[in-house]
Amino acid sequence: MLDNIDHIVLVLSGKGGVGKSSVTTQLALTLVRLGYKVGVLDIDLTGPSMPRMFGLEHGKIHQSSKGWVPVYYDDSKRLSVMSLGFLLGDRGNSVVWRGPKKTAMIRQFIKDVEWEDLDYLLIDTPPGTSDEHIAIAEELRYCKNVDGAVVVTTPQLVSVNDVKKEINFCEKVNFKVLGIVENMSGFVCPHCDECTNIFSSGGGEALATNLKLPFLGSVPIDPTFNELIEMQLEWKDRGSLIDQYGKSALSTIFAQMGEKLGWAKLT
Ligand SMILES: Nc1ncnc2c1ncn2[C@@H]1O[C@H](COP(=O)(O)OP(=O)(O)OP(=O)(O)O)[C@@H](O)[C@H]1O
Ligand code: SF4
Repeated sequence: MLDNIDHIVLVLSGKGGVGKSSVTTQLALTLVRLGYKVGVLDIDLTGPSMPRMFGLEHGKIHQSSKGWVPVYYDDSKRLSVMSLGFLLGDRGNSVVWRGPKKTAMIRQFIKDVEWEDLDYLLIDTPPGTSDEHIAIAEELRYCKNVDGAVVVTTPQLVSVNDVKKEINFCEKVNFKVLGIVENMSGFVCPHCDECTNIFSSGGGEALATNLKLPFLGSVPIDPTFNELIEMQLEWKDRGSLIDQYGKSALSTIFAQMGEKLGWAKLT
């Protein structure tokens, strides 16, 4: 099922709540804005957030003769999403599964989702290195189209240290680390544009330099992102999330990240 995908990119973080799903969402929006056809696979089984991120909470997975059909963002089919969240229904539901059941679900996600021809598939993973990570690494072991992993951290030392473990994991399972993103790097005042480093900043960049890995960029805490996500359905008459995101300062930061990842605008 993954043969008709040109590039597979995983998004990892050593710790929960550092903004991995927000980064995955913005990387997907950036790729779509560049003209690519993108799929997002959410394998964060205990906290699937992709349906909410794309305003697709009422999306339904359909069965075809070949497998599960992902939920399309709109009729253009340039963005498709697969998440356990669609199968759970109610936003408040979460699953408490043991390892083998999680592993089986991930195998099904890899083998049974009928993606259309995609330029990129982004995989949003749970935090840390869990059963889900081991399962996905096994499933992707022989896939030639895996570019590697983007690792997300926040500037705090504890988060940066967790990233080191994540990078060790990537080395063990042969995922190339495409780069490190430092999220929540300072707060930009919406009134005066002054950037205040609430936490110490620069940890992600220092770690990247230290480990000789590419540093993809710093993303400030920006309430605009949450507003866009929360209000996207109400604001649909002003344009899609893709268009609205394109007007935000965050989109410029992620466009630069895309350049560092070698993503060029399609003509
Ligand atoms: N740069 C940012 N500016 C403002 N809010 C942000 C930023 N990054 C993340 N957030 C917010 O922080 C919260 C946690 O982010 P997110 O869900 O992306 O983290 P995560 O690492 O995927 O979490 P989990 O461990 O649950 O998978 C969300 O409400 C998100 O909107
Ligand atoms: S100048 Fe300082 S206090 Fe005033 S709005 Fe900006 S960050 Fe807040």
